[in-house]
Amino acid sequence: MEAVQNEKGQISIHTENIFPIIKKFLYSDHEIFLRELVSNAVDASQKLKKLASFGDFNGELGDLKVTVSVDKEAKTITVSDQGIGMTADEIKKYINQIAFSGAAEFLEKYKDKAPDDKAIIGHFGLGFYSAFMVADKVEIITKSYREEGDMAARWVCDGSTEFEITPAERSERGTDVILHMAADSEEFLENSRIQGILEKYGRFLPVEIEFEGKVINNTTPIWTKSPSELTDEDYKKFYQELYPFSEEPLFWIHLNVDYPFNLTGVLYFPKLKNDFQIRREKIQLFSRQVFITDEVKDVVPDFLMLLHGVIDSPDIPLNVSRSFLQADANVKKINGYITRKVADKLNDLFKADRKAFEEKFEDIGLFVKYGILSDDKFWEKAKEFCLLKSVDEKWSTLNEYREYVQANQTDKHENVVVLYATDRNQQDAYVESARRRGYDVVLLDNVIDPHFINALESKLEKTTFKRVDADTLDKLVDKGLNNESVLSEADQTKLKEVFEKTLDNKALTVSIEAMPTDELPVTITLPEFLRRMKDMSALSGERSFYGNMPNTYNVVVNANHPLSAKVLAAEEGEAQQKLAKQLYDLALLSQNMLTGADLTAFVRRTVETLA
Ligand SMILES: Nc1ncnc2c1ncn2[C@@H]1O[C@H](COP(=O)(O)OP(=O)(O)OP(=O)(O)O)[C@@H](O)[C@H]1O
Repeated sequence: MEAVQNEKGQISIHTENIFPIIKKFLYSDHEIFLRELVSNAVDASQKLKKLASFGDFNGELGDLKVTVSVDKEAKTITVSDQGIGMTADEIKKYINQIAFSGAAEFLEKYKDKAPDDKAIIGHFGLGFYSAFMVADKVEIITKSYREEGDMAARWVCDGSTEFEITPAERSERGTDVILHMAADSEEFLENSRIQGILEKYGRFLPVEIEFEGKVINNTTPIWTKSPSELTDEDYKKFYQELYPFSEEPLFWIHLNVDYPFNLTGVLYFPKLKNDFQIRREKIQLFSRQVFITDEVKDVVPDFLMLLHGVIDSPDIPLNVSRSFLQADANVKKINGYITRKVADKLNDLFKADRKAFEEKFEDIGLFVKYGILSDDKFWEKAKEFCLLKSVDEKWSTLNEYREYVQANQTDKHENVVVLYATDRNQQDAYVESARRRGYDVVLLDNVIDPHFINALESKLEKTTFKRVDADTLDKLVDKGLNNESVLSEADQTKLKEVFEKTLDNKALTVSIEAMPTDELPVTITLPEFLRRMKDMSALSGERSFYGNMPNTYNVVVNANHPLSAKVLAAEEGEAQQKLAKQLYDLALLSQNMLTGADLTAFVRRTVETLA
């Protein structure tokens, strides 16, 4: 056997093998070719502007517009610019060497004059080759800005690894990139298709893009401006530009950071009401004003996806895979930054005008609560401005509310009991009973509230939430005081038996309690724990253990109510059961639980007794 020799060397790549892979897999979406070529044209124009500003170009800048045109007959798409152009040598350097980016080189060269320059889009040196995803021949005709009279050059490549450079005719500085479209990509020769792609990716490019005689973009979208230059109207107008025909946003945040990463943007708070609708309006992600995606899942924290608007960051790696994006340190920092900014903005609004904030809370409550559930850092700030609304429309912060009810609603374990209703009308009987005792009731009717309540119980000290109909009031706020029962033990047992016999339902648990005489004779309650678990599983949409559990209601008979004594005094058998049944049905009725045939029978029986 031959011994293995120590050896070091260089891995080699054969262009003819790698080229087809680049062409095919560079981007999953073929329409991206236009984004890349237009971005290059914009770059070429921006570079010229930069050179002029550094004094390295003294000629006429002229009209730096980029033009896109389609020739259906010739089956070509042309992207033209009046930017810096290229000499034949530059073509060899920048175009012939795949993954050698002239943009990166330009930035490197001018980094002292323009550190952190955000105006240049390209940096991978691959974008140009996306043209071969859709074209089987690509031509470049270009003339450099450098020396007047310098020869224009023509470069042609048919997608093989061979190219040709020849002298060409071009009177003005700039570049035309001409794509001879492949047979399987002729869809792109439709004007409407090109218009659509340009509008999608190029709406906010910084250099004018003309197609069919019309400029398709707004070169100075508001996120590129300073907030001090902008009025509320500007922000609202831009919102309409992003999402035509949508309802006015509530307010917005202008993001602007350049250390430790670059990010600008405007985030709008929409009116969310009470639902997690699938929204058409999404946050749009840009990189140097080029639209990248509206799938911002990994860049924006989950709960902020309810917001609308734009984020522009050159620091988000765009041409890489999802998993990389999730692990990217910049992306994580961006997440944290946006969360902080949003929390600060809400806090400012709260402090500046409490009344206005309360009015908006109906619309942003869902968002704030979702944020509290998903992000501890957000909670740290949001606990100061997250509001609870009493059934009588009074708003309080969590702390204010706790203090407000503490004196009257602390149970024997020193827990402050927050009573809540999820439906003011349906639970009216319970709400009113609670209020008669001087208890306050908050309204928590948002889809997210079962989860929110759970989170609050773990975050707030010694605080529990109980729905008004989860138990009798003495048990809801259990102060350890026992009401005296006017009925003897024996009578209580007898009363219980009468009701059990009358109702004859295993799912109902009958109990006798000594309650004040002004409480209803019979109350129906559904234990807090079970109901909340069911609500939570309903929201998550999953079939779960709790979701499938039947409701087990408690039927609580008030031993001290005069009608209880009347039941006991009635003639055993039909008369007694009729009275018990009537009291039970009244309890059902007060909770909107009496329906259909049972309701009809109840009405009939009642009419008979009145007759
Ligand atoms: N229209 C143009 N005018 C002048 N130079 C151009 C033009 N198009 C391409 N170039 C030159 O070719 C280089 C390579 O372009 P390519 O699109 O492949 O990469 P990039 O723009 O640098 O980076 P990215 O892959 O991120 O787009 C550019 O950096 C630029 O120097």
